[in-house]
Amino acid sequence: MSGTEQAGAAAGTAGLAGPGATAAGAEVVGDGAAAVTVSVPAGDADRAARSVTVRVPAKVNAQLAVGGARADGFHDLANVFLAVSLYDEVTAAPAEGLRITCEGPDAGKVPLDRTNLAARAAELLAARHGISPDVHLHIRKDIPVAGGMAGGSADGAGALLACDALWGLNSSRAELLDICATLGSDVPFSLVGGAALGVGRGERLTELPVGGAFHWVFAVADGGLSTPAVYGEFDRLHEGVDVPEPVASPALLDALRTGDATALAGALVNDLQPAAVSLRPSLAATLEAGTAAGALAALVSGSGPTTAFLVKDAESAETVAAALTASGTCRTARVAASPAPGATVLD
Ligand SMILES: C[C@](O)(CO)[C@H](O)COP(=O)(O)OP(=O)(O)OC[C@H]1O[C@@H](n2ccc(N)nc2=O)[C@H](O)[C@@H]1O
Ligand SMILES: Nc1ncnc2c1ncn2[C@@H]1O[C@H](COP(=O)(O)OP(=O)(O)OP(=O)(O)O)[C@@H](O)[C@H]1O
Repeated sequence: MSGTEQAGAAAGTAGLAGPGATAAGAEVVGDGAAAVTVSVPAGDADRAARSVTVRVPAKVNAQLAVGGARADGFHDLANVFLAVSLYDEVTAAPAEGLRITCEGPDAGKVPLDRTNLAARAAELLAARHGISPDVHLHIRKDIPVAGGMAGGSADGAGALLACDALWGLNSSRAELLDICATLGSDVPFSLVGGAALGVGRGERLTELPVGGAFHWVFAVADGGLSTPAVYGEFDRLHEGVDVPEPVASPALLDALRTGDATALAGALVNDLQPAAVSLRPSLAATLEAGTAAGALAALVSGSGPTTAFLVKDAESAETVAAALTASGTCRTARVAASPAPGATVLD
């Protein structure tokens, strides 16, 4: 992680610039569960010295079954999430007003105003409790931005958990999950981690058993893809088609439960893949390069443009990652394993 450090909002000031977004419409409160750690320097219990750091994983969608467009613009899903071992860290520290900073290779692509999901999380939580969102949120970003790996969602869940601990709110897990769902469809899973089936727009989760570790390579593309644009392209490609109701694949759930990578490879499916490839045709070459290098399966990660390759073990992951990097069909390749824990407070 490099050290591109950006000051939030107006340079040198504490407040956030950006549109509206007081948490007036916030609905819930929540409790932590996952993991938070409050560090108090020795001999100094002063509030200004405390901070809380939360680590949050990226995700890959082992199955993304997409139904037709709903009246509210969303799509019903059968979304089998797997958390993978690429992480952002969000540190919450006392401040006057709300301030966001970010470091990491992709920091320049992260908005530092109220549209940042971490800022929105702090505002929603504070509004719920009738307090001011006074906090400095610092994001150490390692999850590719706009890559279909839920990096912004991870920061939203991480900020929520960190602020809850920093402000001593002790929200229930159900309350936190409710705020997560308000923030975005992927955010509840960022809090929970592991493996889960998401239905509705993906926010209603049932945790899933996983019988072993799965190894992945992620090929990170140049530039991002807009999630609404990919869903819009899905709609365009299905114009006049009666899209079936999305259902979770029993074969895929079985493969997860038994930890069988070969069976999982045969069951991976992403209904958004044709839309992502339609918007970014160069992804076809990346998928081919990973398959040629020995991956068990290749698919677009969520809305893309990151592509995901399931491999048989950690050694194979290194081989496939090197081949993908050498192929010139991606910006970089990252190795990771699943399942990974959800949002966790660090000591
Ligand atoms: C592609 C996935 O990452 C797969 O997990 C998610 O479905 C996207 O989840 P997300 O980024 O949290 O998306 P949200 O912030 O809730 O919604 C952004 C936009 O994506 C589209 N969207 C999202 C989720 C969903 N079930 N149907 C949709 O059509 C809508 O246009 C929505 O306005
Ligand atoms: N904390 C954040 N980190 C990254 N992007 C953020 C953040 N908050 C808001 N955004 C905005 O969200 C957009 C999508 O970023 P993100 O990295 O979450 O995409 P994604 O991984 O494709 O999401 P998903 O997989 O949930 O669809 C960015 O282009 C950026 O404008």
